[in-house]
Amino acid sequence: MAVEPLSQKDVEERLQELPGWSTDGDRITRTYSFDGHLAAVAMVVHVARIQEELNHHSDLTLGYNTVRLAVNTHSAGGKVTDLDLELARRVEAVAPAHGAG
Ligand SMILES: C[C@H](O)[C@H](O)[C@H]1CNC2=NC(N)=NC(=O)C2=N1
Repeated sequence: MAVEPLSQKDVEERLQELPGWSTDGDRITRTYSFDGHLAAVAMVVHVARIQEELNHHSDLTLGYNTVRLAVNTHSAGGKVTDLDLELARRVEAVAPAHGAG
């Protein structure tokens, strides 16, 4: 998979297929909400596993009942690449099973 930085236009096009995700400077980000704290913690653990599998890691922020991911690709100068979009897709795929909203 390419690790070249994507243009802003390319990022926006790819985000069309990832509702809830948006750009925040040179990162893509989404905040998920949960019924309670333990559900949010379980999501963090699941995301951490995915990140280890992909060897690609977001800034992952746990709140009382929220989990926020913000990610870019350090090795591409801190820009958004397809690796970031792949992480977002993988996280989206498991979010419903955690009751994420
Ligand atoms: C050595 C290791 O492969 C690198 O540091 C990986 C780990 N996780 C990473 N995560 C992110 N977001 N960007 C990277 O460039 C990156 N590189």
